[in-house]
Amino acid sequence: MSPAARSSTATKRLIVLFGPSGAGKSTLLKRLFKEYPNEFGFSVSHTTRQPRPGEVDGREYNFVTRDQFETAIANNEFIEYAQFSGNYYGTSVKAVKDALAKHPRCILDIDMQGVKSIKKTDLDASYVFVSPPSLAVLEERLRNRKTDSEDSIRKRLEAARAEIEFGNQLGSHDIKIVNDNLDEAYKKLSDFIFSKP
Ligand SMILES: Nc1ncnc2c1ncn2[C@@H]1O[C@H](COP(=O)(O)OP(=O)(O)OP(=O)(O)O)[C@@H](O)[C@H]1O
Repeated sequence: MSPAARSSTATKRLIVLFGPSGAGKSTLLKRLFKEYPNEFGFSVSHTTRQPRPGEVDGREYNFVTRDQFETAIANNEFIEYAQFSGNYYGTSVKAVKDALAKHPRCILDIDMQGVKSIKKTDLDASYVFVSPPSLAVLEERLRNRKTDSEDSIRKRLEAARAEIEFGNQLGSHDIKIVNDNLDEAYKKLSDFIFSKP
């Protein structure tokens, strides 16, 4: 990308990281948030699960009823949503806008369906495709991570093909970062994010 194109996209404050499971998105973000603890806002997700002791509505989650959640789905208010253990969880467009209003920058870590739905909203974002060096390396990293069952790894690898194909399309991203060497990938990410004040 030319320096001019790079700086024009980097002025946008919403940064969207996507890429297959195991590409290294969480690893890169963890490092970024550690180095810049006050720079980034987080959108507060909606959930239908009950608050746990100490959780505050609007802080950990926006706690809503099933009816409220399903109405919001019908009104296209979510960038992405899913059900886990019988409860809905989702990221709303409004939650992202609220986070952006309070912080200089906001980062989302989502999948390609989420990317497609953000592109249909009026949110102005910079898209970062985090790619593994190869499918073989991705598989090795998922196995070494030791967080998933064999079945879950197989599903993640199946989904990875479509994520990678989507990410490699020119229009899908502003920058593609191949996460081979972690230090180099991290430098590319932080340079991209901070190339404009
Ligand atoms: N450059 C790298 N070199 C070697 N290992 C890496 C590199 N980047 C990440 N890893 C390791 O690969 C594994 C997958 O990384 P990570 O969990 O950050 O992926 P992810 O994209 O966030 O996945 P998910 O979408 O499932 O949350 C982790 O065990 C991490 O430590």
